[in-house]
Amino acid sequence: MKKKVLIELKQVQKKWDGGSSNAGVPVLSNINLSIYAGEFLAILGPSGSGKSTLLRIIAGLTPASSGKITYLGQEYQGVNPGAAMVFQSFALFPWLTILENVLVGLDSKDLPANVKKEKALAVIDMVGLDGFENAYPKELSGGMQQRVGLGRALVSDPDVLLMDEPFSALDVLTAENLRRDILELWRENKIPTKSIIMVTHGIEEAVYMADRILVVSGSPAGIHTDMPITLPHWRDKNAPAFISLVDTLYSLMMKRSDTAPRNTLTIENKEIIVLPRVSAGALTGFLELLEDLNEKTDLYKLADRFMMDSEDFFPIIDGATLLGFAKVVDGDIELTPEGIRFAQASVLERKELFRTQLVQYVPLAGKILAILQSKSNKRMNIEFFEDILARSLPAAEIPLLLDTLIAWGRYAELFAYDEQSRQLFAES
Ligand SMILES: Nc1ncnc2c1ncn2[C@@H]1O[C@H](COP(=O)(O)OP(=O)(O)OP(=O)(O)O)[C@@H](O)[C@H]1O
Repeated sequence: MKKKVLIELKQVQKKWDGGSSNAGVPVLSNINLSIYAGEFLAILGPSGSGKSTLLRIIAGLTPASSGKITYLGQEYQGVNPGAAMVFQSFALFPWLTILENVLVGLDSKDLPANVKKEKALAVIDMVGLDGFENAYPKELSGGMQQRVGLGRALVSDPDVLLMDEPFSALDVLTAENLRRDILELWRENKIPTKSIIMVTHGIEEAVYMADRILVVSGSPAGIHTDMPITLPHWRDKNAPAFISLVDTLYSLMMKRSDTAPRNTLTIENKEIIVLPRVSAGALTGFLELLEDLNEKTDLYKLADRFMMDSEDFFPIIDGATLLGFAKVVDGDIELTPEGIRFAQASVLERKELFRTQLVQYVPLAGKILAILQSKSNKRMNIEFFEDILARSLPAAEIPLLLDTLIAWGRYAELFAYDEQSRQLFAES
């Protein structure tokens, strides 16, 4: 039987308009996507890749710059009439009661007030908040507040429920509880919602809940992976098939830079590297840990062991692989000979090794050093480097790149930054 298409995106592209620091830079391009009735879709991707933007475009909260988006075959202007959204930050009105907050979800519906109230009370009951109708958001825990957010979205009986990292502001147990409850409402048809789309950082969360996973990555971002998840519910997180899927997704996300030049940018026809935001200290600790484990290690288990989500984890792995201290093969990470030497070295030897790798693998570090050393006082205003970088990096990226580069350069004793004079200076 042919699946019913609820929402369709064709050749969707997004560039931010003037005013923002990344104006004109394409965030999303060439997005072609059909969302079918009956599916729970999860969208994964690195931080800043455009997952939330994609969700907001589907919701009609952010306009696409070009391309076509339809709901049940009809293009829509403004808010998608068939969708409702749950936000990471709950986004409740503090001055309204729980009942009034949920009623906001019916603002655009032309229904008598008593019908609206009946619907809102039924939804409040369904999301487990019976008895809290007259409370205010600040009187509720985070988990309960997110239930209000869910109620406000569900009260309009949307065909498509959109959730933007709905659990990430909650503690582990509360999040797990809410995940199960939402899955139960969905699996057991307790809500008329025909499809759910969830943006998440959690690979395990996506595999636990979704029927289909998209990985969004690249610059501009596109859909890099579109993977069905056919494991029957309820899923056992310890089952080999579950672990293997999580593992595969970890590998795919680690390989994302092979297909998308996420770590490099071109300035005056030369490639420069965009550095992951990770400190030398975190890298050192990570390399020591890998050395301790003394074998190839499954990335998924490593993240699990430290109860880190991919968001915290990938920059460290990116840093370690970028500097040639570790390599990732088929979802396993292992130290390179340089990584082993680094982990076993003394503090001073480590600095030297770090210096060698930094100059070899981050040419920009070598160039900065050469420029500084060419000056008799070995100093240069930071604006000089900011101006060069501004030729191809969005303004918002420049301080992030320089922050990491300076922190790494300082650790390697190559160069440092004097905040007072706003100058970079060579250490030797
Ligand atoms: N309103 C806006 N104006 C200008 N730039 C924006 C706006 N919203 C987001 N961006 C930028 O667009 C890019 C994608 O952001 P988005 O929030 O969609 O990514 P994400 O994958 O959801 O990130 P995260 O996982 O960190 O939430 C980022 O560079 C972000 O800074």
